[in-house]
Amino acid sequence: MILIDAVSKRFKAPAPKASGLSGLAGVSALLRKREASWVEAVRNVSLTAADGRITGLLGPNGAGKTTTLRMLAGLFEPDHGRISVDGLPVTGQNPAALSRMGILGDAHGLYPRLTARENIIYFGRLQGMAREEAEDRAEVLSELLDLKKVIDRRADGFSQGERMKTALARALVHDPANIVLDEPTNGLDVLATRALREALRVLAREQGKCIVFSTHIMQEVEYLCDEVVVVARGTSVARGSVPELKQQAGCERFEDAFVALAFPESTPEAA
Ligand SMILES: Nc1ncnc2c1ncn2[C@@H]1O[C@H](COP(=O)(O)OP(=O)(O)OP(=O)(O)O)[C@@H](O)[C@H]1O
Repeated sequence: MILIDAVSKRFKAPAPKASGLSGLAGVSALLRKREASWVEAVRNVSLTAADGRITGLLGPNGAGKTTTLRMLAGLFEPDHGRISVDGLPVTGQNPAALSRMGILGDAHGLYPRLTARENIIYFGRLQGMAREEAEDRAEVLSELLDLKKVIDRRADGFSQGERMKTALARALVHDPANIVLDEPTNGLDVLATRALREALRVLAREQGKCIVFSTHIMQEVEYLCDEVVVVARGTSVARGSVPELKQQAGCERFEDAFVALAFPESTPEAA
């Protein structure tokens, strides 16, 4: 189970260049730039993801999804708020919490000279698994993720779909109870997308995994998610199942519901 409670994160933007203005105009230009030198990537995001369920973090570009998932992955600390995995705080890169997650980030970063199998086993060894145990898992995952054709090929030259599946197998090698994926279908064709969806369904429904993934694709959420958290401008603005969100927004189509919830200012009533 994953709990993200009211997290926020801001980043320092690159330092402004000298404006060339002098006197009062220069000072006020500098002050304006100073004010603008922080980016509020995440202002207030909360999410509860239960075991055996697929929870989607749905938001437009720049909404704060990746930043939220990076904090969940322990890559950096939130400025405010708490994150825990199976009751264990992620703060301070707590290894007990981090080892309970399999994380597929936006960069898949495989070792190109290793085969898919070697990539998976190597990661298993890094997770403290015995060689034989990691080898067995590589076999199970190549079946689940339909990797058999490429499992003994070097990752160099893999297609986008093959890279993604290998990276996912690597993230799952230690059989984590919680699975976190950042825009997992990015760049995948329709068949690869369907295969991934099917694998995620098996992992949640049959193996009881807690799955959290981010996306900006409505269809993905409609097909897969038991629970959706809508994020806009760094804030979680609505949560519920797809039918619940449609009801909340008073819309029949999910896309309309999403727009109404994420961009209330753009709805006709707001005009
Ligand atoms: N390290 C950083 N330094 C400065 N600004 C950042 C940094 N990381 C993210 N941001 C900013 O924070 C905001 C949220 O970014 P984030 O990548 O979390 O959004 P996202 O919802 O994942 O977007 P997308 O769907 O486009 O990937 C953006 O405005 C982004 O430019």
